[in-house]
Amino acid sequence: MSNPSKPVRPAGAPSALEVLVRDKRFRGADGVLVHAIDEIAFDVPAGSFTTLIGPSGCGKTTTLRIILGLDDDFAGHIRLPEKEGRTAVVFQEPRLLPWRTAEDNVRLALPDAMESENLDDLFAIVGLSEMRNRYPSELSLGLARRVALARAFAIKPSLLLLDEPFVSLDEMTATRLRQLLVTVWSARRTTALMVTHNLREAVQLSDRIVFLTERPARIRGVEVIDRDRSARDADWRERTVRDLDRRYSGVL
Ligand SMILES: Nc1ncnc2c1ncn2[C@@H]1O[C@H](COP(=O)(O)OP(=O)(O)OP(=O)(O)O)[C@@H](O)[C@H]1O
Repeated sequence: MSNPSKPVRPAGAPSALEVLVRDKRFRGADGVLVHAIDEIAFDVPAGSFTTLIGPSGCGKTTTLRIILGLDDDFAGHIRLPEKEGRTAVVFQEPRLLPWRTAEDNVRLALPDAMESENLDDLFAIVGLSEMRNRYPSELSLGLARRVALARAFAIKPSLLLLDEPFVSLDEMTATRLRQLLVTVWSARRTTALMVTHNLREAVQLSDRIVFLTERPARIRGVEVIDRDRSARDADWRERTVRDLDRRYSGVL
């Protein structure tokens, strides 16, 4: 008999990403133990955009690596949104193959079943329709990052992880790319978790922000932002950033 208090979810439908890391330590090359994560537990609701924000070295990238299954030497448990779903990652650097065109870099990521996928819409959304045949050396860093975003969304991931995807860009390019990310994510909605140092970026993009402490990481607080993204104008963003900075001192 089903439990009436539990929502019924069709088999295979996406659920939240659930992250529980009770403890994570590294043994450095010099033998010294680094206690990276004390205890962090948070959910990323299905189809939402969550941001992980915290001081340098507090374990954000380590958390992404654990979610990706690249590091299984930890105490805790990860539950992915879909058991058989695909996970896409956008790294700090675009990581494009220099001898492949922009389109070929994207196509290389496609699973066999999607080999002949029509990518016209995707290239149009990311503003690369005219640059599909360019090589990475012919692209600015901002354009290369667009290719990296297109590559991530092309595989129709059930989980999208982004590790500071807009660092080292001038502010104007970063602003354009954040807007682009909202556009492409809205068109191809998926469960997303982004790591950033940038509170303004978090406020612009997220449905919720998870604040971490200094290493060893613990949860400082979780803030839900339920304002429609289209209503997050510059004034509202500045007020929200100031309010969060007051409550989470040192986060700016
Ligand atoms: N392979 C490793 N061996 C030893 N220590 C490591 C290893 N990987 C990470 N660490 C340490 O674990 C801690 C967390 O690192 P992590 O890269 O996750 O931090 P971060 O929050 O992503 O930092 P940043 O914001 O600067 O990118 C740091 O002190 C780091 O030096």
